[in-house]
Amino acid sequence: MGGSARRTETGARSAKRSSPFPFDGKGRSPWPSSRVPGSAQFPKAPRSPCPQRQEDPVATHAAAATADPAVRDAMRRAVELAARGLGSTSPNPVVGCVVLDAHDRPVGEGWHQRAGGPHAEVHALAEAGDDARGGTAVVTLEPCNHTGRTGPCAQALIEAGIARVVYAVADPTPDATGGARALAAAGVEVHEGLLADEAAAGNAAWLTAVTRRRPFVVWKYAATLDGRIAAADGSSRWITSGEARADVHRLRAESDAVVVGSGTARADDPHLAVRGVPGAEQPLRVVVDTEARAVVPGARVLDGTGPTLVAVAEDAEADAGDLAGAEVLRLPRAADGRGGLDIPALLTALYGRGVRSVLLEGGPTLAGAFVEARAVDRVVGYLAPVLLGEGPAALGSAGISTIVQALRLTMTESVRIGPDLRITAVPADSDAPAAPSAAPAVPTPTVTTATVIPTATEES
Ligand SMILES: NC(=O)C1=CN([C@@H]2O[C@H](COP(=O)(O)OP(=O)(O)OC[C@H]3O[C@@H](n4cnc5c(N)ncnc54)[C@H](OP(=O)(O)O)[C@@H]3O)[C@@H](O)[C@H]2O)C=CC1
Ligand SMILES: Nc1c(N[C@@H]2O[C@H](COP(=O)(O)O)[C@@H](O)[C@H]2O)[nH]c(=O)[nH]c1=O
Repeated sequence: MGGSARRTETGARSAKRSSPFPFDGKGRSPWPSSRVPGSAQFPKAPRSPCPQRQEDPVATHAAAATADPAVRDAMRRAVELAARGLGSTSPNPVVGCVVLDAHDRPVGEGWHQRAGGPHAEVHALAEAGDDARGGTAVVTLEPCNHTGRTGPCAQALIEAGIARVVYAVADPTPDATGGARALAAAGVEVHEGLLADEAAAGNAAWLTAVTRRRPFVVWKYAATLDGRIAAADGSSRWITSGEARADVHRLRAESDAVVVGSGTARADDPHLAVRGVPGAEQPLRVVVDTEARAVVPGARVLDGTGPTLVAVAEDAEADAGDLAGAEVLRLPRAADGRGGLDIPALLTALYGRGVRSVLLEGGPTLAGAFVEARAVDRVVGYLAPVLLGEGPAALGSAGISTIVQALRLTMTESVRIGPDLRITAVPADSDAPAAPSAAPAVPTPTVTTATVIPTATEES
């Protein structure tokens, strides 16, 4: 989050490691360049021969820098580095930086590892030392111009003697923006937009969150081939394979919070923590339990493995003793008459706590409410070659009663995970940047047989 988000917001969690690659494997970003703040279609007074535009010293097209293969390679590397921070930097963005010396040789690299810690540029400059003088800093996000928990990166770059800064995506946060202009005012050559789609895809959750003032929501479910997420008796352990479930733990590790409803809490007594991902920081475990009756003493979410929050109605009789080990969040009831808590209020409250990405793990009733509230940014469905014939469908009532109201999605990926299939899709009318795919470029040790199956989109 540039400077403000990068530096001033509170409630951040500390480091988590994530997959080494942030994209959907196709180098595409559903945040098209036209929607990347500061991209060619969102110009900030691009440099041109037009006299009235020449007051802006920042080149928005990055043409000269793009032509330099060393700079391009450095940006690719910076995007990879940024992804290492996924899940550990909120409420800040993920940022990667590579410093090239005056001869375009890489001499330093770094990434933002945790909120409150040094920014990517600072890590990279420290590694580069004096070799940074006269060199180029290649950064995935506009260097910040703001003093928060750390100093402004623009100033650090100037003091290090950097001659050129190439960044991919402009910082959309009001407090942090202005780094590019500060650099240019100090005589540094500045270019914006190199590999902007890739960098925006890697930062999709944060960019969406700061734009919408609510966390980016990924709804994940595990279903049979006939679309059921539990048997008729409510049992659901397990539908998908160990490989697919291990993949879910990586999704959890990349998320700031994991959310379930009271029905799931009652049926499954879920743990909701990250298991089997070395170095992962635990996400906030959230149970949406209107009447404060589903989370009972001894519940696995109260085991202290990670923080837990139980969202209850403002007038619920929550027993602090029963919920020892969890924080209780009081929220208004939903006003639409369907019962439960107000979903936008829940998301706003989570955002206020620094949560920028939510993994919604069900069940179908709560997922339906999120879909109805238009609060699902990405769907990750794990389909197992299993049939049940009876049992609840993956999605409950979402306020859709006729086919013309169907929520159409665009599939961005399908991947074989062990014996199962993982399908990722985003709302077709979404203007959000694509979240980075759950697919690692290099399969993690826990995903033993991931095979990318080309979608129709890929073939076309
Ligand atoms: N295979 C899979 O991927 C998964 C399967 N499951 C299975 O699903 C089943 C449970 O499903 P379900 O009962 O739907 O569970 P949910 O987790 O969706 O919980 C539903 C409950 O959440 C509470 N809630 C709070 N706010 C809202 C709101 N705004 N809108 C809707 N509900 C709200 C309501 O109860 P109240 O208001 O009283 O709090 C509601 O009854 C189990 O069998 C479980 O095993 C669950 C998750 C994933
Ligand atoms: N049954 C089912 C899933 N169920 C989900 O996993 C939760 C249990 O998490 P934990 O207690 O941490 O292991 C459960 O409450 C529900 O949200 N997930 C899957 O990937 N595959 C499956 O077959």
